[in-house]
Parts: sequence; C-alpha cells; structure tokens
Amino acid sequence: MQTLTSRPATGLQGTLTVPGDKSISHRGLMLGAISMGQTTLTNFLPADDCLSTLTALQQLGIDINRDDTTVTIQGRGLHGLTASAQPLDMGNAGTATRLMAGLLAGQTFDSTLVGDASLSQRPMARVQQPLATMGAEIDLTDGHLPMHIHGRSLMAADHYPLQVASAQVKSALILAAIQAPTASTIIEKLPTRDHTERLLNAFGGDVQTAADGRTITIQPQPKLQGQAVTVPGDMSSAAFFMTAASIVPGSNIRLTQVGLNPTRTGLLNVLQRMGGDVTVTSAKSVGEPLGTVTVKAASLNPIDLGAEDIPAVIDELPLVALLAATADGVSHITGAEELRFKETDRIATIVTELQKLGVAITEQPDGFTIDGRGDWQLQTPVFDSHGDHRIGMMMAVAALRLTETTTLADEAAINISYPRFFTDLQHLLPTEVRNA
Ligand SMILES: O=C(O)C1=C[C@@H](OP(=O)(O)O)[C@@H](O)[C@H](O)C1
Ligand SMILES: C=C(OP(=O)(O)O)C(=O)O
Repeated sequence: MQTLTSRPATGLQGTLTVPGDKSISHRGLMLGAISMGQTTLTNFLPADDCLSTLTALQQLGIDINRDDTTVTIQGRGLHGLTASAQPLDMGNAGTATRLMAGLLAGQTFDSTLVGDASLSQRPMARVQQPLATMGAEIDLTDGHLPMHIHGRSLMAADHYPLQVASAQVKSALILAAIQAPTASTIIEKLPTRDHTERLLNAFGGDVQTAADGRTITIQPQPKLQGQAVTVPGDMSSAAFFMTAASIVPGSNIRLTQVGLNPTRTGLLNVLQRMGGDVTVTSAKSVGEPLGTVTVKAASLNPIDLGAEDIPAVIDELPLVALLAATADGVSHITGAEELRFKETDRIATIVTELQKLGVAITEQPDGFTIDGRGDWQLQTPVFDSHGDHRIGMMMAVAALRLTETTTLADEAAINISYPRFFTDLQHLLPTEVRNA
C-alpha cells in the first residue's frame, strides 16, 4: 500500500527526462536477436515487461548483456534462434507475447509461451488466426495462453485484412512475413504505431506503407544487420506528467527527449483540443522523431473521441478519462472496446477508480461518458491498481488534485512499465511536499 502525494502547493515544476519507450525496447531486443552482429540499445527501458522479452530471447540462445539502461545483443540472424528447454515466461507482457508468436511461428523448432494470471486471460486468437493463414501452427487453450507454437515454414500473407486495430497483431504478422519465401501484404483496419516497420527498415529490412497509411508490404528474408539504437523517451510515460501538469494548478513542466512518433502522440492532440497549454519542440531524430514537451496548468474543455482517434491514444485513455473528469461539461469516448483486452478490462477499472473520486462517469460497451465538473467529492481514499500499471499511475496523478490523504493498493504493478515512476514524480514536486 503506497501513500499518495496530495495537492502540491505550487503545482509540478521543473524538467524531467522520462525512461525509454516500452514498445521500442521490446522491438529493439527482438530485432537485435535476429540480426547479424552486435546491436546496442541505449536508454533501454529496464521494466518488467521488457525484461520478460530479454530473458525469453536469452532462453532462445541469444547472448544479451544489460548494464542498467544499456543492452548489448549478439545477434545470430533470422535463423539463429534455438529451442528453449523451458517454456518462455512472458510475465505480464501482451506485446512480447504477440510479437514472439509471429517470430517463433516460422522457426524450425517448437516453443511454449506462458504468462501471469492477467496475461493468461488476454485474447491470443487474434494472432493465432491470421498467422494460421500463413501456415503457422499454434495451439491455444480456449483462445488463451499457454501457447504452443509448432515452428514450420510459412507462406506469405496475401492482402490479409487485420480484424483489429492492433500494432501487436500487425507486428506479429510482419515478423512472420520476413520469414516467408515471397513478399507479403497486410492491410490495417486503422493505422497503429509503426515502430516495427521503422526499426526493421533501420536494421536493413524493407517494409513499406502505401499512401493510404494502411497497406503494408513486407519483403521476405532480409539480411538484417545489428545497429546502435537510442530508444526515445516513452510518450506513454510522459503522458502521466503531461496530465498531472495540466490538472494541478500552478504547474509548469518540461519533458525532454520524448518520442514524438505521430502514431503515439494522441494525448498531445487531445490536450490541445481540450484547451491545454502544451508546447512541442522537435529535436533532431534518428529513425524515430523526438523532442521536448512543455505543459502548464490550464482549464480544460470536454472532448469527444471516436474509433479513428483511439489507436494513437490507446494506452493514455485512462488519462483522457481523468482529464475529462476535470473539464467543465460532458465528454464521450467511443470506439474504445480494445480497452477491455488490456492488463485489466480498463473500461471497468477506469470507471471503478474514478467513481471513488466522486466523478460522474458512466460505463459504455465501447468506452465511457464523463460529466466533468472538477469539484470531486472523494468517496473512498483507498485506490487500487487492480494489478494494472496504467490504472495505478493514473490514480497517483488524480491524487495530486486532492487535499485528502489517499493510498494505492497493489502499487507494485507500476514496475511493469515504469519502475521509476514515484521517483520521477517526486522530482517534479516542490521540495516541501517531497517524500511526504
Ligand atoms: O505494439 C505495441 O508495442 C503496443 C501496442 C498496443 O496494443 P495493441 O496494438 O494490441 O492495441 C498497446 O496497447 C501496447 O501497450 C503496446
Ligand atoms: C497494454 C499494455 O501493454 P501490453 O499489451 O504489452 O501488456 C500497456 O502497456 O498499457
């Protein structure tokens, strides 16, 4: 149980560099493993999810060394992985599981993937079914982990239309497609984060997205070469402080080296549309754009988001709910049913936790409606992450608006994506409330 910091007198102040991006850290490890020669990842995210990927790749015979946020991988090429004697434990990481499914489906050996209780409830048929059209043989238990992958030669994907707007499913297919004998084409439902495409091209692959933004062509059997990759700061981690600075009066913060890939900047757009005080300065980028984001407190307007807005803000929707809870008027979030398939059913957990603040939030099948008034009436001071890192951190940000003392149960879940979260938050607080 963690005691949360309540209303800091002068708001959040100062400059912070958030840790490396989780999505890019996973992908950097995997691509390093299947490239020839050495890959170095700088500013790698040493959080539980990425460490699950790192350990799994070691079990698959790859020599990987980590010194805090610097990782060195001795790649063995596209056909250099070897069978693991033990099941691969993917922990809590959906991204690691789905991407590994695509990567391992085309290998010459069998693999078994397991995970924790939350991951074992998450849908895996979404990768099994499209991979099966490429000839993959993957067994699930009722659509869930454990996953048994019978490695075999794959066929190309021929204009495969993705059924869900999911970068994880897209990336699984791309990692399978590079192992096929001929070129593959897949068609996204909506554009989603494109880190796999960018990184594969940086390692010597050839993945092209057509002008429609949805049709992706993958050339087979690339000769991938190890690279030096600097992982940009995680926009999804920066988002907690962007939200905190927006809703805590007096705040003025600067976040540096934040990844600004346009498929990830949905929260910046949301804040701008809500009347937030946000300034973005782009920096020189290598492969992935990055820059500095300055955020000051502002009074916010309500917002409506629909299906096409969702992918670029999918992991920030708990924060969108919190922002909407401070805006004067009714916000509608629709087309976000994917939230039900995350670490928790995030529609349910967002509603449960925000109702503890007295927020007028109503659950919908595909999102929620919030009548924000800003004058919350705390109903219960004990918040719960429900084992979901993003819900826990969202409630720690909410607590910054309150004058009452509150606590967070199951706060360890935060280690999944942001072990340094409370330290970084303290760094932005005026000295008199630090370590309160
Ligand atoms: O590809 C990725 O790295 C991720 C994609 C998203 O999932 P979906 O693509 O399944 O929506 C996101 O929620 C997750 O945190 C990371
Ligand atoms: C949904 C998330 O991650 P994953 O799907 O990789 O578990 C997340 O980080 O919010």
